[in-house]
Amino acid sequence: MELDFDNLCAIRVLGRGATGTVFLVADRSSPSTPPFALKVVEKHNPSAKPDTESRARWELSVHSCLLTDRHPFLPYLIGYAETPDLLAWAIPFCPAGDLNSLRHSLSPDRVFSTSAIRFYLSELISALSHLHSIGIVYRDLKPENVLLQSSGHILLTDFDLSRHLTPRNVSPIPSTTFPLPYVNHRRRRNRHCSKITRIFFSAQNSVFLPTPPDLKKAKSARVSPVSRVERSHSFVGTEEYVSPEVVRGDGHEFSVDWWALGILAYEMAYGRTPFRGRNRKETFRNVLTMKPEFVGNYPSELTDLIVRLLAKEPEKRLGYSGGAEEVKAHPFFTGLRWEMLADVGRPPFLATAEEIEEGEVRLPDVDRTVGFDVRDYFKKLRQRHAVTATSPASVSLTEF
Ligand SMILES: Nc1ncnc2c1ncn2[C@@H]1O[C@H](COP(=O)(O)OP(=O)(O)OP(=O)(O)O)[C@@H](O)[C@H]1O
Repeated sequence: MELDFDNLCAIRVLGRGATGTVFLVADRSSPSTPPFALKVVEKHNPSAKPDTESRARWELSVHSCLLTDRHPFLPYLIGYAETPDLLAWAIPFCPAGDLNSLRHSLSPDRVFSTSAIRFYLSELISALSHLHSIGIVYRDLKPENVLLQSSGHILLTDFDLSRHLTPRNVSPIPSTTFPLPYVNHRRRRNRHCSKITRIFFSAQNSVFLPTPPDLKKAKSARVSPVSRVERSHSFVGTEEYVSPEVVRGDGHEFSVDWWALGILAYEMAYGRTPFRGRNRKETFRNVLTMKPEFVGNYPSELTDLIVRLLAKEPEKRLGYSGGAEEVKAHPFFTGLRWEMLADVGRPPFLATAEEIEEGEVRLPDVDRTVGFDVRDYFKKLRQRHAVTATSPASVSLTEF
């Protein structure tokens, strides 16, 4: 649906990234519609990278692609708008922040419980599986890009670094994929199931079931990786999350997302990423050579999952040959009913009442308070640039 800037009333800036500025916006032409997040990219911004507009158009095209086959943990495109200077598109507002801010709010050590890690990883695997199945490698997985809906479920956003690759058929998963030599499977699984039961079972919907032996066998996978001849060679991603093949400048494919998932799992469990050095060079050396260090409950199904996702050679990495189905079949997820993830009524963390209220604010409440025109925002920003010749960061947002 095409949006008309004349009808759009911005409530506040939600965030700024390398590509664009995201606003919380209400549509005057549709007063009953809750406010949404509008990502706006300046097409001719001299201080932005030259490929900003093409990256923005790519991101918009990914959103359009996701419209045909909606996924609960990926954004759906509410609408878009374009002027000679701006390109903008709207996706649902996520009022509860992102996984990074959530982790920082956890005390005392900023780490998630195993059950919460399982919950977020499973939703991410489901989202990545969908992207891979339509030939999109995400390439920018990090907690900041995992937003939280008011329901407590995730929404994976920010596709400007993603890329299209041709999906290929993947190998069936052998039943012996996951020997866990040091773990007492039976005892651990029982404990894990009872923990999960407390967190995720609700009267109407259960995502985890005690697993009958015949269901434990992994199903063969029909989604994911790409032929090795068609790989991306560009260097993308966030330093601490980039995979060894990206650091080496080798081509990369869907398995970079499984590497990043391993980093994210580690960060959620230990409160830091595994390979961070004092500077970029050291971080990259660690990415190439260092083994992840584990403390506390080790080895466990979670540490085994992390080790397998962080295999330095992509060909040996979990998910490389069997795609998302191979990752889903890891014992850390035993008993999880993937098809019911979106039905979980009580995710580990829910939005606060204030956050939910903001997501439900309606016009004319907005007009009476601080609504502003997005086009004016950028016009003022440009005028300020012309006068001060300083960076956008020096312009006070409180003026809008
Ligand atoms: N749907 C949303 N709901 C709430 N906040 C959002 C939403 N989408 C984006 N944001 C906020 O806006 C910020 C910038 O958005 P986004 O990451 O899409 O921009 P970007 O320019 O692509 O950033 P990057 O530099 O990571 O590429 C996010 O960090 C987040 O805080």
